[in-house]
Amino acid sequence: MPGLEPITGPDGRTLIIAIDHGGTFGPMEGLEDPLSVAKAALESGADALIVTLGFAKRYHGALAGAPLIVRVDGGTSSIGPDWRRMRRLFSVEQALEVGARAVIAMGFVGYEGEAESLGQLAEVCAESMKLRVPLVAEMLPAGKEGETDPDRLALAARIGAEIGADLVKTGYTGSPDTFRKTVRGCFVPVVVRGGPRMADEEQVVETARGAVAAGAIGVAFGRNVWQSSDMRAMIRRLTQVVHSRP
Ligand SMILES: O=C(CO)COP(=O)(O)O
Repeated sequence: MPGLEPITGPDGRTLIIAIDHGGTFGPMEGLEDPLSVAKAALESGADALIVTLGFAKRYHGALAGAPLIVRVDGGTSSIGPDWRRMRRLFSVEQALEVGARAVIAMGFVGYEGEAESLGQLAEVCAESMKLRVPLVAEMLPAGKEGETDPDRLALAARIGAEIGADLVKTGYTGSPDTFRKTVRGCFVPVVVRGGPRMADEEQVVETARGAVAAGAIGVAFGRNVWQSSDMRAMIRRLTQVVHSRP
């Protein structure tokens, strides 16, 4: 099993900044220029970046040696019938050609297309095992309630581990007490995703603190970082939270 060292700090914890949104949602506010966001994130202490293959193809030279987690699925848009019906776009080998240190794919749980989604994830897992590349599975349970429901998040995270992920990325329940079930029930490390911009920036930091307190090895945040009032300051704060020992 490949270790997570390429995308974590020496303490095994990780602050991942996600900048792959353009592949589905276009040039979102704050991410119009993903290269400058990538540079700012790395300069401010991020441990890894989630990017599209197209971004890595274009910029991995400019970001020489950066810890890139390359997304290998997609193919849907925010104006299509359902952006969640993603399919596999790239092989793990192609991701390696553009500098990937790890790969990421979605696992949608509880949707009509769940068998396709989880089947694709398993195929990515098989390739990543052969090439010894860590696989991050982004496990998202269905429905609005799926974003925070402890049972649904625990279910989705566990399925990600069972399919062979080396790291599971999933939503947060809202408190360490309710999130512990997800971490304990998932036999591989977990990171928490951020979701849409929160009303209060303190809540962003609190989410990271709670995730780590519940046993997550860190967070993978996008919008709540590059749409915050001061991206670099937010990343520095999150770095401290993720890498400080309780
Ligand atoms: O990681 C993500 C997309 O890959 C999600 O990022 P946010 O939900 O934190 O914006």
